[in-house]
Amino acid sequence: MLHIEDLHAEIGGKEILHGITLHIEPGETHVLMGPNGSGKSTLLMCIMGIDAYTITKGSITFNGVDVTHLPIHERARLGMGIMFQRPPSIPGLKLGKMLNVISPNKKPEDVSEAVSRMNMEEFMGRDINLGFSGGEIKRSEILQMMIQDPHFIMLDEPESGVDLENIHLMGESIARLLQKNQRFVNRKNSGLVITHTGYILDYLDVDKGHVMINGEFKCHGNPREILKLIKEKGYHECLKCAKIP
Ligand SMILES: Nc1ncnc2c1ncn2[C@@H]1O[C@H](COP(=O)(O)OP(=O)(O)OP(=O)(O)O)[C@@H](O)[C@H]1O
Repeated sequence: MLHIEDLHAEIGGKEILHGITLHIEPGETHVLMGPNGSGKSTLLMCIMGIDAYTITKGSITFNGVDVTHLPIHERARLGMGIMFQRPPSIPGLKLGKMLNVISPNKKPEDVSEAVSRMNMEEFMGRDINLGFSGGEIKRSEILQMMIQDPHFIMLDEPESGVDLENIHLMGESIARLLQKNQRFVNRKNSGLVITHTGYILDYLDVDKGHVMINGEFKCHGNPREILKLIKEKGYHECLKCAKIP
């Protein structure tokens, strides 16, 4: 589904990603871990095609289409979706209107069902993210993704700032987006999830983990084993491990 080859990317004239190669097949969910500032969000931004980032080398292929230099709206149309770590407020644009812009042909009952599932009824008439709490922003982001219904789902720290009750709601909703209720062979959707805590892994049947340090992958493997190693011994252990296949 997603094939990234030797990706180099920079922002503000500084190279952040130094040759990332990553393959995610249909139905798979991968987890991205790494210390602060290592380039995890940058990778997601580059996959989604956010303007500020310049890809200087390498390629991104999505479902057979070379998207390396496509604009963000074309990638969204092809089925990519992202939940940002810190999405901006959009004064003047109501959340309810945004849902309509994302998917004008969605059945009203399906929209209502998603809004109700995320407990966002009273936010429909509010400007996007303006005055929303951290957890409300995350719920709003997931709701927008439910309406977009992308095939490739990128989540940047979905559990950060979310209380324990809402982590359950977020986890179950993300699992639905990733079609975790279906057998692997029947799943069409794939995902790439950034997490520091690993709480979200309790809800997702994830397939592979990757550790990024200073813009390079230093370790690939079982996400739970990697997380346990990081919790016990820190990221420097990943440098020693360096299990590059
Ligand atoms: N405009 C910019 N100019 C220069 N450096 C930048 C710019 N934007 C981001 N960076 C740097 O890029 C690096 C990677 O940032 P990124 O947000 O991808 O890290 P991250 O791994 O997602 O971190 P975190 O876990 O803290 O969210 C950081 O050192 C950051 O300061």
